[in-house]
Amino acid sequence: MTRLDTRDAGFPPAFEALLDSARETTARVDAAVADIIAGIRREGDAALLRLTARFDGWQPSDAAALRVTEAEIAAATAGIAPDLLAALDLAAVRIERFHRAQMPQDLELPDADGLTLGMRWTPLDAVGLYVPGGKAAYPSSVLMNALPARVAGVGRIAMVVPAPGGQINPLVLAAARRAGVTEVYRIGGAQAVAALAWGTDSIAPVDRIVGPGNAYVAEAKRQVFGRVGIDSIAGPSEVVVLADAANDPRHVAVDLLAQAEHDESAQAILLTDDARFADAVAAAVEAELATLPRGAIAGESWRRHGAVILVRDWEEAYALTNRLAPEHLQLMLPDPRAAMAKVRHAGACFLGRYCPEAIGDYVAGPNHVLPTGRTARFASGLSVFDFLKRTTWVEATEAGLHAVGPAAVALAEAEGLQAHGRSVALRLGQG
Ligand SMILES: NC(=O)c1ccc[n+]([C@@H]2O[C@H](COP(=O)([O-])OP(=O)(O)OC[C@H]3O[C@@H](n4cnc5c(N)ncnc54)[C@H](O)[C@@H]3O)[C@@H](O)[C@H]2O)c1
Ligand SMILES: N[C@H](CO)Cc1c[nH]c[nH+]1
Ligand SMILES: [Zn+2]
Repeated sequence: MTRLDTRDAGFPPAFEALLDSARETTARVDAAVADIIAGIRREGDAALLRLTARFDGWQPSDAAALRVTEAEIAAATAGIAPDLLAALDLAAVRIERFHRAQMPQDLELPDADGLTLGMRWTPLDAVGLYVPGGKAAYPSSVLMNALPARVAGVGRIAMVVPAPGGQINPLVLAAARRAGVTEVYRIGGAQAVAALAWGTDSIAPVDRIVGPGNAYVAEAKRQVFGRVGIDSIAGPSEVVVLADAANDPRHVAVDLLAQAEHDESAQAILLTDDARFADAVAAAVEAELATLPRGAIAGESWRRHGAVILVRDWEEAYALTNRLAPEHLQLMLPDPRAAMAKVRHAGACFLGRYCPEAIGDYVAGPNHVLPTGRTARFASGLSVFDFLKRTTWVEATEAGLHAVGPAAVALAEAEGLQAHGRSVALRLGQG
């Protein structure tokens, strides 16, 4: 863990180093991913079977075995404890409600010149959801990916999830069913992204691919972009916590570790104005690490990428937070709304002492697929907007064309585009 104090002369370069530290890079996998994508384009299902055997450790009998059947999904769901299914349902209801409230209205704007202008939102026809499954299973990510697509009105929702050793977590399948996923394939990595983008004999191509994943998945999304749309590329998790000494150090410690336990490349940072509180949190992190089943992963993340920054005042903390542009921001301060007003760059904010980020991962309602790696400066979390597109429209009456047409003719002539000008002028009775 890096310990910094903004009063120290060495703080500015040390903070710059923290900003620049590459926690996970896709550069080292780009050639391998290009090979995998080329293999899928060339050989389709045959490459998918071969790569699944190589990277996920099981040999599908044929391409049909890649698709999870309705009966398998029903059997998996039937085996889940009712209270776990109830928890899944509570999460789904809340996520669905929040995303429904995001749905935008069409626009229709008649103007004084006699034109009517509009904008219409329509859902995508087919989307692919990548649900990670290499090192851990994420039923919550199934809900977060699929429910916005369903709310947006997408017709075909194809989900891919790797099945290490041929196994898929039953709760992942139950979540897919609850969220209205229409097809599930037990494939993962770059080969799954390529199959969704280019299609194979057994998997029809989609229009857009969304969802988080490891470096191979991120690089594959980057390489298929253009052929299909993609959401922003979500990398290793991160959290920044702003906390004063009135907090329980243990609460802050586990909030930091909740991100750190995702993977060794995750990043957790505390900003506080109290040196003794900083010490207490650092000690609590060590104590908690010793008790966590994923302590080795979380400890590696904390040692390599974690930081505790002592600030002179909260204004300084807000400015540093804007530079960090974190995926998650916890504001454990007396007036968290006032603090939030000072922070412009964060994927999602969690306000108050009773709002740990883990609530947002599972049950709050807003999406947990969020911009990482400082991309919250220009990107936003997954939402219904990722599954909708806009079409603008214009309706003109004869009087409307007479009002605005001459200006169009003048501009067309200035650009030397005679057919453009004539298509307007003829309707104005000129020429
Ligand atoms: N931002 C979010 O909302 C969110 C949610 C859940 C998980 N995550 C992140 O997603 C990531 C999931 O990673 P994961 O690895 O557990 O699962 P994953 O599904 O992303 O990756 C597993 C796949 O990687 C491929 N792969 C592994 N080694 C390979 C190699 N040497 N060559 C080619 N392909 C290889 C395999 O095809 C395998 O199926 C983690 O970083 C996690 O923190 C993010
Ligand atoms: N914190 C992760 C996204 O940044 C999402 C997640 C899923 N399950 C638990 N957490
Ligand atoms: Zn999480």
